[in-house]
Amino acid sequence: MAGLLEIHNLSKSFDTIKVIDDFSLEVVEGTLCCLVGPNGAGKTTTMDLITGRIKPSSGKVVFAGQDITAQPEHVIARAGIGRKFQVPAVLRDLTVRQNLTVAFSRQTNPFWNLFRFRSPGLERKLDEIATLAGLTDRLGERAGILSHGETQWLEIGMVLMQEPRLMLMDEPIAGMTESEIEKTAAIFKELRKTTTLIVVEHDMGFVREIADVVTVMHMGSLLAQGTIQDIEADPRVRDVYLGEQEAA
Ligand SMILES: Nc1ncnc2c1ncn2[C@@H]1O[C@H](COP(=O)(O)OP(=O)(O)OP(=O)(O)O)[C@@H](O)[C@H]1O
Repeated sequence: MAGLLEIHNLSKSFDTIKVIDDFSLEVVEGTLCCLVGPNGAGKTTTMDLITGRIKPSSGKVVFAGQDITAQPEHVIARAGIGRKFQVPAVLRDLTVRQNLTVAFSRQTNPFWNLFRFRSPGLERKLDEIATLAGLTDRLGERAGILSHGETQWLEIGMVLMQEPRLMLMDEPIAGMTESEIEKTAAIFKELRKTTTLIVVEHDMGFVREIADVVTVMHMGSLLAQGTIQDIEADPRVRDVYLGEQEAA
C-alpha cells in the first residue's frame, strides 16, 4: 500500500550546509509516526519541507498520490496537511468556542468567519472536537485564561476543525505537567483513530505511549525506523540519541 505521505530522497541546504541529506520516509494512513533524533538532526526542517514553508534543494514530497513539492504553503494546507506549532496561535481575547469557529474555515479573514458560520455541521463538529480535546466545560471561557495544557489542546482542536487528513505536531507536550502529559496521550490515542499523525518529540516516555512507528533522524538522514521496541534495541540509535538522553 502506498503511504499517505511519501518523502523521496529529500535534501535541503542552507548556504553550503546540507541539513537534510537524501531523506526518505513513508507514512501509512491511520498511523501515528513519532519523529525523533538529537538536536539539529533536521526534524523541524523536515516538517517545514512537508508543509511547503521552505522548498527542498532536491527530492520530492507526495501527499495522497499528488506531488506537492512545488506547491505553496496554503495549497498544501488545503490539500489536507495541518500543523500545530509549538507556540500557540490562539486568539486570547476570543472564547474557546469562537477560536474553534474561526478555525473552521480556511478563509483568510478570521472575523469574517466568526459571523458567517452558523451551520449545524459546525455545531456538531465543534462539540465533537471540544469533547476530544477535553474543553467542553471551557467553551464559554476567554482563551487567554486557559492553562498551558488547555491552550495546547485548544490549538490541536483548531487544527482539527480544518479536518486535516495528516496532522503534524512539533513537541506537543513541551512545558506540560505530568497530568497534562497523561491527558495529551489520551487525546492522541483517540485522535489516531481518525487522523494520520507525525509528531516530533524528545520525551521517549511519551513516544513509547503513543507511537505506532518511530522514525529516527540523524544529521539530516534516516537512521532507523520501526516500533519503539526495535528503536530502543538498535545499537546505532542508542549511540547517537538514546544514550545521550539517558545521561541527561
Ligand atoms: N533557516 C536556516 N538557516 C540555516 N540553518 C538552518 C536553518 N534552519 C535550520 N537550520 C539548521 O539545520 C539543522 C537542522 O535544524 P532543525 O531545527 O531542523 O533540527 P531539529 O532536529 O528540529 O532540532 P531540535 O530538536 O533542536 O529542534 C540545524 O543545524 C540548524 O541550525
